[in-house]
Formats: sequence, structure tokens, C-alpha cells
Amino acid sequence: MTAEHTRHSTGGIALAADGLGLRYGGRSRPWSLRDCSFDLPAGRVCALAGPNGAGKSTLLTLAAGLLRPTEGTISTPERERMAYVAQDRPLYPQLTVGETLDLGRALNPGRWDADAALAVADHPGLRPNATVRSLSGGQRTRLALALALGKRPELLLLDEPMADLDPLARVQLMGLLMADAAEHGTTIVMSSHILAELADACDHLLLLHDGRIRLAGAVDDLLDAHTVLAGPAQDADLSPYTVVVTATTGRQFTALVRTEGAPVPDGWQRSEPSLEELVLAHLRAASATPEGAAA
Ligand SMILES: Nc1ncnc2c1ncn2[C@@H]1O[C@H](COP(=O)(O)OP(=O)(O)OP(=O)(O)O)[C@@H](O)[C@H]1O
Repeated sequence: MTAEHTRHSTGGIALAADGLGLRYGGRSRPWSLRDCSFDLPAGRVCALAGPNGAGKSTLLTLAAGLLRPTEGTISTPERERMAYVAQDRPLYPQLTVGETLDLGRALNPGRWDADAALAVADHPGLRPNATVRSLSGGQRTRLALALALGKRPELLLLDEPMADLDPLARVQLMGLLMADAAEHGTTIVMSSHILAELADACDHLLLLHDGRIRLAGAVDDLLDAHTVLAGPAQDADLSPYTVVVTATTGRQFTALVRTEGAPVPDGWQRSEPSLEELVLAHLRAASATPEGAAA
């Protein structure tokens, strides 16, 4: 497979990977991302989840076109139609807030959405004449998000956007992002370790573990496909199901399974997992298998 980065969106797909892999620093180095294939439909708000070192930032950096794949392909919109907020929020420290927004306008002629940028940047902590180097981490994030939304992107790539924001700012900025996605059909991919935050906002999931895709798809479909079974331990026959994880507490047995349509035995309770339960179960299962192979 050839290594390439394709810039187009086709058939309503905003981001697609096919056999995508990356080794930092050449062939003798370990894989940071391996065999990643997925399609992200346009207009989705996608949670990118996974433990530290799973490859989330690597995938976002590849999507932003700042790294070339070692193998496989990644397809995105044209560079002008994407915005990327990296984990370290790169900005020019010597510029003021106002000059940074002016630069955003100058670099995006004909596309700059001053209202969208101002909706994020208009905040008492972000005075127009303050220099970027004087801003706190959370204020810098706010400015980086203002630049990204002002670009009016079709695809918005956000690496832990809420990590250094206070609780009020998180709620406000998450609301602005969701409103933007709803109004303009923006596709958003956001990484986070806060699963509850992702569950509230996202309708699509990419779960990475050890550089590989563990789960990918619409959140509703993934939740529908999984069931939590609870029953007495001595009756546990899970052979009809694909088992993700099991747990025994005293005589009570629970399992997260894909029932694949098989009936639930009498005396057992079934419930739909939360997104958080689903993610944690798959991460536990991946940690327990040597290769973290996808279920
Ligand atoms: N510049 C680099 N050079 C070499 N290895 C790297 C580099 N950046 C990341 N890696 C390695 O690639 C793997 C994936 O890292 P990545 O930063 O993509 O993970 P992540 O899921 O974003 O983690 P976190 O949640 O901690 O931010 C890790 O093993 C990491 O050590």
C-alpha cells in the first residue's frame, strides 16, 4: 500500500482512513498507529478516545496533514476547509489577541467568520490588547478555538480541547461547538479523556488502543449492538454471545456482550450500556489481550 495523504471528501464522508499506519522516525521504530481503517460521515461530532499513548494525537496530526503516513491513506477536505487545534495550542506569543484574530482574517480571505470567532473570543479574560504570551492555558485555548471556528471549517480537529478550561468555560465552549455543528454541518473530531463529556456531545466514536482502532461507528449503533447481562454466576452460559468483558461480584455475574440477536436466558436481566461503560469495557478487554486485537 502506498503512503499518501488525499485531500478530498467524497460521498458525504468527511474523514476516511484506509490501512493507515505511522512509525515516528523510520522503519526501526515501533508503530504508533497501525491498520487504521474507518469512514467518518460528514456532519458527525466524533469522540476520539483511548488511553495515554493510544495514538489519538498522531491520528489528528495525520488528518491535519502535518505528518505523512508510513503506510495507508487518509482522506480529508482541502487544507483551507479544515481547522486543527493541537494539544500545545500553537500561537504567536508576541502578537496580541486582536492581532491574532486579524491574522486569522487575513489568512482566510473570503471565508473568515468574524461572528463565530468573536462568539468564542469575546470574554473578559481575553482583552484584545493582551499579548498571547501573557495568557493562561485556558485563555490560549479559547483564542485557538476562536481562530479555528473563524476559519469556518468543514472539518474541525480538536486535540483535548477542554483539558485546561474551567467548568463554566467547558460548558459554554462545548455549547458553541455543538451549535456550530448543528448550524453549519461542521464535522468535529475531538479527543478527550473525559468520557462523560464526550458522551454528552458526540454521536460517533473512534476508540483507539495501542495504535489500533478498537471500536468505530455511530454511538447509537454501537450501544444497540452491546448488552449488559446480569444474573446468578452458576447459570452463566455465554456461549451464544460475543463476550467483551465479564465480572463476578459474590454470586452476581455481569457481562458486556454482543448478543448478535441471540435470546437472553430466563432469570437474567439485560440493559443497554452507557457510552462510558462501553468504552471502559473495550479498553479492559484490549488491555487483557496481548495485541489489543479488536473484538
Ligand atoms: N514525536 C514523536 N516521536 C516518537 N514517538 C512519538 C512521538 N509522538 C508520539 N509518539 C509515540 O506515539 C505513540 C502515540 O502517541 P500519541 O501522542 O499519538 O498518543 P495519545 O493517544 O494522543 O496520548 P495522550 O492521551 O497521552 O495525549 C506513543 O507511544 C508515543 O510515545
